[in-house]
Amino acid sequence: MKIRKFETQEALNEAAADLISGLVLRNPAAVLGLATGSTPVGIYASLVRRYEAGLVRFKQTTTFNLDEYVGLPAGHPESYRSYMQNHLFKHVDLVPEQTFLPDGNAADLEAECRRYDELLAGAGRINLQLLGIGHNGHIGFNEPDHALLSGTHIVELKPSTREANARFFQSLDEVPTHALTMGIGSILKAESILLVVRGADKAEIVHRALTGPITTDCPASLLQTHADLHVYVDSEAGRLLDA
Ligand SMILES: O=P(O)(O)OC[C@H]1O[C@](O)(CO)[C@@H](O)[C@@H]1O
Repeated sequence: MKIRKFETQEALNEAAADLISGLVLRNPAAVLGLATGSTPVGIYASLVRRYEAGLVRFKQTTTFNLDEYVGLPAGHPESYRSYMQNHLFKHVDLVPEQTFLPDGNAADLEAECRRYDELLAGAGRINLQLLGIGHNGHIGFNEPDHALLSGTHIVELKPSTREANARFFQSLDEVPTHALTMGIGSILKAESILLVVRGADKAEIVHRALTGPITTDCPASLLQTHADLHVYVDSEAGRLLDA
């Protein structure tokens, strides 16, 4: 595990964008695993600037997102498809045929999970998986539980996760109760993982995830078993970590 601490959000964003664009420059047909939430916003903005400056192209790149809410109407501004469109896809040369998210509106959600796993298998290995972490240690929407699932599945979101994400909606009632998420097995299969963590409120959970016991009570703790884990933290989130 390689931990890097950054003094400014800008420095962190640029370093993370360096890692992603460096991979795409070396391997234009790379498969990227992407995340949503507040954490990656500045990283996507940096990738868009690089694209606009002609420094990187995504024409041959494939992307897979970690998760999607169940039941948000198509085009809802808080769906993760809309988030990805608005923060990255529409600004660069990534078209829908190259960008995959689970469909949270599929009539048969179980079948949709199987379809997503087949797409993932067909694409080969994710070369770089970008991850944030929830306050309870979730990655993707793999919530703490007595057991974790390997493949894509339906999850009931924890009340604390819905409360944390309510800031993006008009009210807590509007936050979906369920989501589809890539499983822990799919995440750990990625060749490299970049975990990004920002803010004092994440200092304890990232410390617990990376230095505490490996347990399904803290899904991110399984990242300790990954052979090529990069952890980028700001100084507040990294307060308890040695880097
Ligand atoms: O980056 P945030 O908004 O703190 O969210 C934490 C994590 O929870 C999720 O929103 C759930 O998928 C992730 O996308 C994110 O990495």
